[in-house]
Amino acid sequence: ATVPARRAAHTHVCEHTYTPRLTRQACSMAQSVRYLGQEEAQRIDEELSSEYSFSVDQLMELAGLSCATAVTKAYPVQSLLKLPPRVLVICGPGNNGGDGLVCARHLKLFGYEPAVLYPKRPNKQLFQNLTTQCEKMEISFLSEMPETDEVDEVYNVVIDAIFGFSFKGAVREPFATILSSLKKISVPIASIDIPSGWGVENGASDGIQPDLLVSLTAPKKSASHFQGRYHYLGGRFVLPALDRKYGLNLPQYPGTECVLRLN
Ligand SMILES: NC(=O)C1=CN([C@@H]2O[C@H](COP(=O)(O)OP(=O)(O)OC[C@H]3O[C@@H](n4cnc5c(N)ncnc54)[C@H](OP(=O)(O)O)[C@@H]3O)[C@@H](O)[C@H]2O)[C@@H](O)CC1
Ligand SMILES: [K+]
Repeated sequence: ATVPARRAAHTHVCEHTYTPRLTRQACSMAQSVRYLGQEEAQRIDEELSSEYSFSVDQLMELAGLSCATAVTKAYPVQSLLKLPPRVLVICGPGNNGGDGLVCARHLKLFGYEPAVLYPKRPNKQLFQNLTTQCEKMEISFLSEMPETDEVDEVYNVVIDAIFGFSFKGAVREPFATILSSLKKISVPIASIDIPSGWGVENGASDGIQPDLLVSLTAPKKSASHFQGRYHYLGGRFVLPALDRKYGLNLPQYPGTECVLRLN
């Protein structure tokens, strides 16, 4: 029996069971990308600084720009129903939080109205500079996590920049309370690098469920549990030698794009 044309288009079996919506082309691209373990992700990050002489500021700027760009693709400012086009950016105490500050600044430049919650600020010049830049961009900083109802009423997207690939163990305050309120909101969550609170490799079945995930450098193993609508790869700064050494098999970013959609 002949297979009807419409069914034939779907006969390609995607081995990525966690990305069922992949087209044939996107699937073959995503299949080739290697998902990283926690230590490996940290080693690559360390090597980018030690071996290849990148500063954290440089990498963070590109990472944060990728995240803001992915947000514009998933939630174009013109499509937002709640005006002004507010987004809530929640920043944690490490470099993931720094990516969030950079992302907030670019979102402002792209026409969004970000508000930042940054409850635990490291005493380092880099983070102070990023905070000052946001303040000078007239981005407001919140003194506490808004109530769940307020988040749903006022904000279009929540950017989760709380924890990245160095997260370990049980979540400590104030982030435990923040993450439990993120589980109750209905506004889409956009997670930077790892959905916060998820194990970097194993995820968390009872954790937050982001709608958008931006994997930086390469996806981490927990990304195989991601069930949201948009998975982007960002952080277009990996040198070919590093790609080869770690067998990352990164796909080709299209043209001058700083993100690439994986699902
Ligand atoms: N090459 C790349 O890909 C690049 C990656 N970049 C980005 O960097 C991210 C990794 O950044 P990172 O290493 O600074 O650690 P990150 O995950 O932000 O958190 C560490 C902080 O969280 C805390 N903390 C940990 N566990 C906790 C818990 N259970 N409960 C509470 N707190 C906990 C921990 O606190 P401490 O244990 O020190 O008390 C520390 O302060 C990466 O994911 C990507 O987004 C780009 O910027 C540049 C290029
Ligand atoms: K995160």
